[in-house]
Amino acid sequence: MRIVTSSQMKQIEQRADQNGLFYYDMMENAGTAAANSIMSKISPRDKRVLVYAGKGNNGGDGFVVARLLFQAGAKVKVVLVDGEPVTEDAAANFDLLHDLEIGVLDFLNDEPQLQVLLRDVDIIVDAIYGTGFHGALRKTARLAARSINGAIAAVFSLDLPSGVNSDNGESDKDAVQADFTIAFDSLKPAHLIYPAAGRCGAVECAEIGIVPQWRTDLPRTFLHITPEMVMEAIPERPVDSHKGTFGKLLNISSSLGMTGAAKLSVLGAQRVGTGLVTLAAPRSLISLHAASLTEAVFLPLIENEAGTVARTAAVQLGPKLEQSSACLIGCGLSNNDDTAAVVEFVVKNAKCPLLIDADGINALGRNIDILSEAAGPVVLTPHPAELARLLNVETEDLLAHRVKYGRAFAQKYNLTLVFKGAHTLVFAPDERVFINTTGNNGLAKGGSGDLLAGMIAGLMAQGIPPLQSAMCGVWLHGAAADRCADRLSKTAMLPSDILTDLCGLFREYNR
Ligand SMILES: NC(=O)C1=CN([C@@H]2O[C@H](COP(=O)(O)OP(=O)(O)OC[C@H]3O[C@@H](n4cnc5c(N)ncnc54)[C@H](OP(=O)(O)O)[C@@H]3O)[C@@H](O)[C@H]2O)[C@@H](O)CC1
Ligand SMILES: [K+]
Repeated sequence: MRIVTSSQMKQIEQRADQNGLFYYDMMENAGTAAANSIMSKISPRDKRVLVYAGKGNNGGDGFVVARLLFQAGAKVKVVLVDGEPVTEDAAANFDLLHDLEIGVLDFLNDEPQLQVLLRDVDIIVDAIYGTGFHGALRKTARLAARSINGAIAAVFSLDLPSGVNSDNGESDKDAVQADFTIAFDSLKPAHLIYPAAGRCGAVECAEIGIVPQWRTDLPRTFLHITPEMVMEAIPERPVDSHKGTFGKLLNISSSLGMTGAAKLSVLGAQRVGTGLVTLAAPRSLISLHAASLTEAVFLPLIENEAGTVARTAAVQLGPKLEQSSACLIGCGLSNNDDTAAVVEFVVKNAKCPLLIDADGINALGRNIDILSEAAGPVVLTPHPAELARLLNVETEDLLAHRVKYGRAFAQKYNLTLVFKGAHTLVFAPDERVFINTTGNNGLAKGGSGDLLAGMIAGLMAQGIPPLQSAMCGVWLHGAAADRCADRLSKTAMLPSDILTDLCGLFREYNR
């Protein structure tokens, strides 16, 4: 799915206008597409409709919808939230309403009348703000959005729910909560990035007459991860291959009490096709791991009294790092002075791609600047609480501003950041953000992250570049989890169950 920013959308519309698809026509097309979408869901005849309109072009789209629903037999009233329209095309469409029996109310001045109408409304069209919204809702629009959210009606937002930021997915706490959002021409980042994505309801993308040439050369900064992108990055296995063809992963994980995390990360790596996985774990835990991880090999590490890796284990890891095509550190590793020293050693010495997860990330919290001394490319896979600790911000603040924090962090440390959560975001070291929409809340269980870390690391071990590995890993993990939920339910499914569905996915794509 194509994603463009608000400034790119403006550029596209400008090109369209210069090529004879005038702004006025695009507004007519947008309003028509929205009206058709509404009418495909609810028969308009005699339905009571309120169109909340702002003063910009989003409001203009709303006036077109008002006219078309009225002509289709609905009882329509328009509610002006910020006064009369200020743009030429919106004003022209507002004028067209005067000849029709469409009442126009002012949100503040006609409040008593509006209260009565709100008691009995079938459809609300939210045309207050679209891509032009910035900052926070101001007083009147906030009250208007609250009145929409308090009504019992089907809410259709035009282009975007009013109160969300088109480009970074941030949302005012009172932003309109839509049941359906009709996006015009292209998706905007807000349609896929939380919290804004959570305000959209079901999203449809409507054509407004744009020709593909008007947008093909625009840089793609936000990308939706698709199965095609994933399968293109994962090569078919050559006929004359052997285990060496598919890489060697060194997985430094496990500690007393957290052996399951290490096990899942090993299985994740194996199930994405890694040639050989070595689990480097505290030596007293090796026989336990060996009993169930039949296909792995083991590096028994010197351990401390707590049953975690000792700092002296670095001497054992150095030579092994040289022989590995990728390294994973952190799953169930524990977080103490010894493990932190081992993490620091690995960061500074792994020339191969390195994935740092879980306790590896917690260790970085002690001295994040070691990331600047990384010997090779780094991928980080924090969940929100881990990232919040690392950045020293509140989790709530982090989740409200995912793009701002994620992008700055990936750029500052020149790494790939997998910001996990609903619609996981993969931040490239450059500006790009990859958005994943597979997965479900059945993944909200201990072990999911370990499995994902293993999968991404396993792809890296096979020579797939770190950014692509991260992108493929999150998509595969979510897509397999979606199948697993169908099979076993979101409530009962376990991370280890997902491995079976991963097999089905690869089979389907002939990998
Ligand atoms: N371009 C085209 O040809 C086409 C565009 N189309 C449609 O137009 C939409 C974009 O239209 P747009 O650029 O006019 O912006 P829009 O979302 O209506 O809002 C701008 C107004 O809101 C105001 N405002 C902003 N933030 C605010 C705040 N916090 N609190 C209060 N006010 C605030 C802002 O005022 P100001 O910034 O001056 O304060 C300005 O007056 C797009 O999403 C699509 O629906 C389609 O018809 C297809 C053709
Ligand atoms: K809107």
